[in-house]
Amino acid sequence: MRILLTGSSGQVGGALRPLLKEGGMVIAPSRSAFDLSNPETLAGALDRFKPDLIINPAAYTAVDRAEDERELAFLVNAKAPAAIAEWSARHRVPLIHFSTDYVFDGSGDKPWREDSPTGPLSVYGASKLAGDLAIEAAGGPHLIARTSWVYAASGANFLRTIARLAGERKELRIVADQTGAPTTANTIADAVSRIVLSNASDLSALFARSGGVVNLACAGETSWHGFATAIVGGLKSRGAGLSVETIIPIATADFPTRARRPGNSRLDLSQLRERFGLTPPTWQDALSTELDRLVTGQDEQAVPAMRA
Ligand SMILES: NC(=O)C1=CN([C@@H]2O[C@H](COP(=O)(O)OP(=O)(O)OC[C@H]3O[C@@H](n4cnc5c(N)ncnc54)[C@H](OP(=O)(O)O)[C@@H]3O)[C@@H](O)[C@H]2O)C=CC1
Ligand SMILES: Cc1cn([C@H]2C[C@H](O)[C@@H](COP(=O)(O)OP(=O)(O)O[C@H]3O[C@@H](C)C(=O)[C@@H](O)[C@H]3O)O2)c(=O)[nH]c1=O
Ligand SMILES: [Mg+2]
Repeated sequence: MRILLTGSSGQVGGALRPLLKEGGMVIAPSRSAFDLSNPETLAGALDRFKPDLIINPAAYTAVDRAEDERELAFLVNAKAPAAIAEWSARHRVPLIHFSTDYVFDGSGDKPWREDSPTGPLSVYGASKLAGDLAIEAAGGPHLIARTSWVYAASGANFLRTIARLAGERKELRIVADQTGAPTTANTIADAVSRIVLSNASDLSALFARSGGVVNLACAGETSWHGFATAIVGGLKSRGAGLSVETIIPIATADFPTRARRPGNSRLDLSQLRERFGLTPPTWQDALSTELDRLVTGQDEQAVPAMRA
């Protein structure tokens, strides 16, 4: 099988790349060879790559910057996925794509289901939702894994920001009224590679039956404050010398940002179990695995405990 993987320099793409090798030849073009900001070039590139499966974790993920770069965010997150999905539908080549909790308006306190009403608060969220809808409209065989609060031992993410700030400051102020599930890129890659490798002979049939959107995140919930507290505790218990003494819970209103973020980012994971038989690790277990990798600077993939 020829697997086209975008975004391999990113968190999810980087975690997926080594796991997919078992499934065949992984084609992982650089941004210049497959540029999502030029959607009209993608069909030609796909004709040349001739993939049997497309996995598209590449995205414009700078949430605040997107407020000022609306056009670019929509090119990368909506127009490019639309072009890829049209090619995928035309050639009946299955497509795996990724979505976000930021498609929701964050109201209430119930976990969002795959078919819950969307209502993005930010340009990033709106651009991702437009991508999801374009893929559905193209009508090809697809799976959209909707995840939340992604991080890894490397890359640009909240774990690395907090690790850095905790080394520089005595006090951190972190929002405590946004609730969701921090999810490691490895957890996502583990689940996606299990789905791909155990159904490699007919992913199109699987996606015709069980495709569409599926929520895929770590189990449990916390706030960004809870997550930061667990990161700092985990680093200290692993012997890291940190300056931080207090982590103060604050309200969203006391941490002004360019983009609005959802208060309720909980995702209901029951469909992941029912349709794919997968039970993700708790966010605490996945964090512990990832902190071990961060502290040891280990390059090898530590696969979290996804129970199939
Ligand atoms: N990060 C998060 O917290 C969350 C992410 N998601 C979704 O999960 C998916 C994976 O995200 P994640 O791995 O964290 O993303 P990252 O920000 O870690 O990586 C993004 C990747 O996309 C690539 N990319 C960006 N712009 C282009 C472009 N114009 N052409 C080609 N490639 C491009 C980047 O390449 P380069 O290195 O060249 O910049 C990079 O490889 C995305 O769909 C995202 O929306 C969902 C929920 C939470
Ligand atoms: C650094 C920092 C952040 N915060 C807050 C701001 C924000 O509400 C929250 C998280 O900040 P970040 O900028 O890391 O989060 P953000 O970039 O919004 O993360 C999002 O990225 C996109 C791509 C997604 O799809 C989402 O699921 C989500 O992971 O923490 C503090 O309260 N104090 C701080 O010192
Ligand atoms: Mg961010």
